[in-house]
Amino acid sequence: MKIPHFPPYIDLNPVTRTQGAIQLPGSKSISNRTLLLAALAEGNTEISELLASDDTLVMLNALQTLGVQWQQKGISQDYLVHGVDGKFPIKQADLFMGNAGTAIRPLVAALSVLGGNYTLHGVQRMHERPIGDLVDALRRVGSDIAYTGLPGFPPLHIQSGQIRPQGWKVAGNVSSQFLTALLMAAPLIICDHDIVIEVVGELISKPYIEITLNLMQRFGVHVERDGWQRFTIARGQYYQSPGSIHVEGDASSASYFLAAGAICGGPVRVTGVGRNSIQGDVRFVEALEKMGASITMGDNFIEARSNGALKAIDADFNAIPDAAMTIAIAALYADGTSVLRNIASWRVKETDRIDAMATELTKLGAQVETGIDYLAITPPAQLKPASIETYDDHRMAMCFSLATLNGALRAGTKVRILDPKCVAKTFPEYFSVFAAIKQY
Ligand SMILES: O=C(O)C1=C[C@@H](OP(=O)(O)O)[C@@H](O)[C@H](O)C1
Ligand SMILES: C=C(OP(=O)(O)O)C(=O)O
Repeated sequence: MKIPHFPPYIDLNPVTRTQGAIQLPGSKSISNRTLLLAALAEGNTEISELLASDDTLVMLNALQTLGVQWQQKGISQDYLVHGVDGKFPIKQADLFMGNAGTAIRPLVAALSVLGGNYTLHGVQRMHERPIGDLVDALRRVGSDIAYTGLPGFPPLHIQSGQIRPQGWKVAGNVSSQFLTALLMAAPLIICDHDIVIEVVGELISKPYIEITLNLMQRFGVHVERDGWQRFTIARGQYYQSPGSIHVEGDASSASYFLAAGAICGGPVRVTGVGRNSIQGDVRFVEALEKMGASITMGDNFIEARSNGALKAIDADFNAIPDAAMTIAIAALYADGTSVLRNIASWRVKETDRIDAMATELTKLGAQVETGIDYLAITPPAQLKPASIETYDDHRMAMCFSLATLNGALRAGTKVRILDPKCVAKTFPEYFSVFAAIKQY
């Protein structure tokens, strides 16, 4: 995988119009789930258009360390994964998880169920991102997991335990990835019982659970869902390769381009994702429509264009926490105060995104109010040029590249994006792809 060379900062000039079409990179959420399910399945799986990024590299490397064989086809993003039929060949390993939530959470659950002697660790921020609810859930059913750093956070050490099929329950109010992890691990238990997973309290980021259930189904495991509170995996099911599987374009990555079309003329079209997507983040376009943009959707594309100034929005963004960050930037172009509600999970992602967003929007001249789970943004009449810190958060870098549009920034000034290499987490080519839709 080729990761581009990044300078220490990128200066972006004011853009008068956005227009064009771009091909999206593969979905991170689908790529990492598919890799893990393909690895655990019986049979070989051809995966086409896998995302090339830091997060998928973390998963590919971990699977290799665990003894899973996979091959990349030439320099394409097509891979062949040789399934290990529910048992990783390597029983003792040290695994580097970077800052990939979609890698560490499902792997911790799968390795706990399968047993062995494993250490999982990541970058500093990964060691600050909570995992306690998942560890509690796994310990409750017999897993032997120890924190080797701070209780509640990676790094972790997993040893063989005797996992019981009864009593599976997990809190879902900090991250939906804990439930995803249990769901994906449950069919790995060899036993003569159905497994019922109860969600304790509220579940956030629900559409990501739909991605999990959809992909498990494609690998032969059906989950019976009772609302968002109870999930049943009937006995006797195991992962089987579907033969081949195609990764849709990333709907969260699409949000930057669609917002650019909605703010600054357009039309901007993204291909690779469309009306039949299994990703909840395609519903980002509903927020753009509420703000006054026009959206067209086909089976494999989405297009956005503007209809003049955007309207301010006040909405609950719990279902689309990642794409919601793009709305915080679109709010700079709105006709009043926008409020993003129910986004407390932002505080435990790549950085504290509520504080980071508030600090950087303020540099541009916006008036920002924050609470434990909300952000209110009032745009200035004219954006101020600024150097934007990105906090090693890919979405901060990608979002703030949009603060250059539609004459909101005076000609001759610029927005500087510091440390742009963080985009490699999910979209290494972001800045060159973004350049293709800009007119000066
Ligand atoms: O399951 C997934 O693929 C994801 C779930 C979401 O996390 P939370 O459930 O922690 O909100 C999202 O923010 C993350 O980027 C990807
Ligand atoms: C929260 C994110 O990542 P992760 O999968 O590491 O949770 C994200 O991509 O915005």
